[in-house]
Amino acid sequence: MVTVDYSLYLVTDSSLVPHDLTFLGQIEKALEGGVTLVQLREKDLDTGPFIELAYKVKALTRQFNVPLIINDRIDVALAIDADGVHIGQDDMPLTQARQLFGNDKIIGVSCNTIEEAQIAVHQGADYLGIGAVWNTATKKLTKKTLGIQGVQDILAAIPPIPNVVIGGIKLDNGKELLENTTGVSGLSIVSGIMAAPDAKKACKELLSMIRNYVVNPMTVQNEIVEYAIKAIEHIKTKSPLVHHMTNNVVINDNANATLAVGASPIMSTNDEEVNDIAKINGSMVLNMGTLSPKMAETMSMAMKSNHDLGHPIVFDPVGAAATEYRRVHTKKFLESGTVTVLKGNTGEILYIAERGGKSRGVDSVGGNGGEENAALAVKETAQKYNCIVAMTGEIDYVSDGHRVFAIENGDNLLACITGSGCMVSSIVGCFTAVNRDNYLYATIAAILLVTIASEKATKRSDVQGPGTFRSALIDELYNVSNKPSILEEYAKIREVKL
Ligand SMILES: Cc1ncc(COP(=O)(O)OP(=O)(O)O)c(N)n1
Ligand SMILES: Cc1ncsc1CCOP(=O)(O)O
Repeated sequence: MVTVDYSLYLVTDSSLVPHDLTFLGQIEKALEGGVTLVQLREKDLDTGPFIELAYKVKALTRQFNVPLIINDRIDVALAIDADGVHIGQDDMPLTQARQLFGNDKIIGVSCNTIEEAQIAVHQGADYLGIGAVWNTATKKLTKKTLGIQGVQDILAAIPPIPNVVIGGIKLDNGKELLENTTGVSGLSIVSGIMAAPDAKKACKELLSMIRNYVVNPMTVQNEIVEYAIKAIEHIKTKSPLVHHMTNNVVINDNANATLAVGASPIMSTNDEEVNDIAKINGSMVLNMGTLSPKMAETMSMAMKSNHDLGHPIVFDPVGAAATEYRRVHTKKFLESGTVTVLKGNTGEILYIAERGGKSRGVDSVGGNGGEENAALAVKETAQKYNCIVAMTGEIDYVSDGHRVFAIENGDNLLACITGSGCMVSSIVGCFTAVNRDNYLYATIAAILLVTIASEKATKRSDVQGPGTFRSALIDELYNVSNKPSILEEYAKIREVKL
């Protein structure tokens, strides 16, 4: 699904357009003024004319690269391949709409109460339309208006989710709303734009006010992608040594992945050369997958010598919860205070965060307990151990203890080969070795590279299943590293607001 900027969401109403202007002209002006999302809301059109109009609006929104949402009518949305549909409480149930529309499309749901919002979140809405906040002549309201406090009460009762507020919003009260709430993603406006004599000017004014309170998610994504592209170039030009002490299941793949991105692996577990390697090292990757007492001792030595020399240390607590031995060592390594990046799967990080992680052997079992639980797990653990924490899973979460990012890239085949998580740790090692100014972004960049390489690998005609995927993944790490601008096209990163 595309990353959506909900900041200024135009909901159309052809009946409100001033008589000297046209409906499509008004939408075009609004797009020129910067609306970030458009909903075609036609209450009285028959299906045929609705579809015809929708195609015309879609042609306009495409020119501005703005997603188009269809109000109420999933059939119309499907017919014109719109980006999403908006449904109210009396429309088709969300679960059915999702079945028809699929996971890649945007589904928004109107909510007027905490309970409606909680149900919509639970059922997987992509965004909420919260309202009406104030009275409006545009729609005959059948439910109470929320006021600013009502909006805040709903937002406080649900996990972070994209949302827009609607109903009677103009420039001044919109500002008051954004000043007095936290967690609003954008404002949804009908008459304030559709009836404006100069829709472009109206939108410009609205957007410049909104930008003081709401960050465009694309800005954040672009900033990180830009960092990632430069970070990849640094790896290739500096070719850092990345010392791995990893498990004997993945050692060859990790070494090849490290080479594929332009770094240089050394896979030694010999305690007699740890200190010498540290002197020429770029970063240290410690992976607990097949830990033995001897290796644990050598890892502790390596942590100390690399830490003393200021090298980043990436720790992968494989199977952290699985046995007493692993639990004790996970704690010991983390409490050494030397870890720069803790990278684990969902079960491992949730266990460390005491937020319900489960492992079967070294595999993560069960979900992440929802986005809020996942985001808090990485954030709190990062604060506790003063490091970056990355939790890989269906969605990857990364935090430095202040900000939390979600990365929604990656192909399902990653879960079908052994060591894909370990490979992420290796690549985090490569990135942090030569991108020491921002370990948070360097970690996100590494995850982005592996997950996007996985998406590209799956699409190849020579990939028939996990075996061919495994070697294609290494090919694509190499290919994407050689053409990092590909990240701009594929990256799906967003900041999670808690
Ligand atoms: C963004 C957004 N929020 C709320 C609504 C209202 O939807 P609904 O409750 O289905 O009412 P109608 O728009 O169908 O009259 C919306 N359309 N968009
Ligand atoms: C569609 C809708 N749903 C709740 S209020 C509303 C209309 C908002 O229109 P306006 O922005 O003109 O007040």
